Amino acid sequence: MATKKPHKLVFVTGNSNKLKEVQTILGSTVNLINHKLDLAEIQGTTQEISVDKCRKASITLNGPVITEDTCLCFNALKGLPGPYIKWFLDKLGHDGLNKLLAGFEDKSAYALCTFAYSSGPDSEPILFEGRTDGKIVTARGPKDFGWDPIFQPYEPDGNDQTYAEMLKSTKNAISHRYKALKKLKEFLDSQNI
Ligand SMILES: O=c1nc[nH]c2c1ncn2[C@H]1C[C@H](O)[C@@H](COP(=O)(O)OP(=O)(O)OP(=O)(O)O)O1
Ligand SMILES: [Mg+2]
Repeated sequence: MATKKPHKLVFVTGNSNKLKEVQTILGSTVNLINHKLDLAEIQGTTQEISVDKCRKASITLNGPVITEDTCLCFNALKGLPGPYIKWFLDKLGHDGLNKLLAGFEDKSAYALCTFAYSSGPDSEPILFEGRTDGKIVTARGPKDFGWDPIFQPYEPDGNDQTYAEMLKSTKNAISHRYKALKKLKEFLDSQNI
């Protein structure tokens, strides 16, 4: 039997850390091609933002694409900053994000990753979500990727490390991104894409 050709997938993102993780998680089963586009992101629910971002990418490149949107949601703040975490992180930093929760006992939070796949400019993007629960802590570990130093996931069982302190392989086995990507991969395989 002929071996299956690796999927060719265009991943539109301007974030090189995301790209690295996606490449590592997918491994050699997928031939990932990156396009860096600075797509304007609308306001709305995570789902609305994800669909809109993917549609814009697909129209711009006139072909099939995947995009990804990441939220960091504080339960005490009813899910905010959520999809707006990028701007909150830029302005407030790790310390400021911790201070947002100073008045609350509940420090729990979740990381939510939404991949969107569109087969072309005229088709409706399909979403794949992954969620990892944890809590917001004072920054610990390397500061090379976003809010990783202040998010301590509840997984693996009994974990006491932030995403930043973990081995990359540990993060990539339990992360919001891994869980969403697993669903996307299953879909692509089932469709022979
Ligand atoms: O695993 C992660 N660990 C820590 N931080 C993370 C992670 N994943 C995204 N992030 C940061 C990047 C950005 O500050 C915000 C999401 O915003 P988001 O719009 O999805 O990402 P982006 O604008 O950097 O790249 P893109 O071109 O794909 O939209 O959270
Ligand atoms: Mg973005």
